[in-house]
Amino acid sequence: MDAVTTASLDVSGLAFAYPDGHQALFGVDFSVARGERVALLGPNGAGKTTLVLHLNGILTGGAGTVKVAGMPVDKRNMAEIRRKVGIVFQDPDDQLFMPTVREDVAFGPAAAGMKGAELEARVHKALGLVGMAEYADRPPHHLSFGQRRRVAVATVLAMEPEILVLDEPSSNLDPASRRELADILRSLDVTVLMVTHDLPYALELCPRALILSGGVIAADGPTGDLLMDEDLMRAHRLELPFGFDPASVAGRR
Ligand SMILES: Nc1ncnc2c1ncn2[C@@H]1O[C@H](COP(=O)(O)OP(=O)(O)OP(=O)(O)O)[C@@H](O)[C@H]1O
Repeated sequence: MDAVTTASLDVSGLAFAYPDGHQALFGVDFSVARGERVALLGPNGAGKTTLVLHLNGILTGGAGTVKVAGMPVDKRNMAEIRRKVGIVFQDPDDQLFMPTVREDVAFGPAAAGMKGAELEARVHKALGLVGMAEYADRPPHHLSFGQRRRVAVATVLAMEPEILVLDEPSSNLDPASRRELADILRSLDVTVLMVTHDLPYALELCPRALILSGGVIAADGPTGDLLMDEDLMRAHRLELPFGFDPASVAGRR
């Protein structure tokens, strides 16, 4: 297959039931082109986390396929898949556990065998991308929540992933930190899939959105069009913040 036309992410017929029998995904199909930024929207319990956990093989065993840069997510190539799919979890403290920021960002590449000047350059680059280079020697627990989230993004970027998956990246950020993170995400040359309940943030950052509802993709299209479709929004329990007009943002991204 031509590497230029290979999708970053291709999900086909993905269905999954938890061991207790609860069926969370009922046949999910979508694909994300290299360099796209896509929001994954949907009400509580829609299956968003279940879907994300399939992207790097934390959950497996259901029906259908997930391919990352053309490579199927399965047990044989899990190490490579985990390198290609960088997931930034909602709580940065789930991702930061070393004595210093530098060691946290170095952890993944070092585990993959990188060392010396190459490792140092990789860490410096990742921290630079999120504007945290000067914090390299600080203990993560001395940083603010917003700074820790940026470092968590850097730990993932240090692996130079094919696709960056973010779970609620704007949660608990003050307005300035929220905007700064948006600027960082917009500046990255990477495919982004962003799970969020923050619909203005989705609109600001992602030209395209998917609505996952009841374990199926209920809509896939330009984020502004989806957010302006009142019937669609109501049907999937999605609500815009009071006074927010998506028409005022769509088209001026
Ligand atoms: N470990 C589990 N065992 C059984 N059912 C589960 C498990 N984890 C999630 N579920 C169920 O699967 C469905 C999808 O859950 P999931 O967490 O994927 O939804 P979500 O869209 O991420 O929701 P939220 O927006 O609330 O985070 C829900 O009905 C949930 O109760």
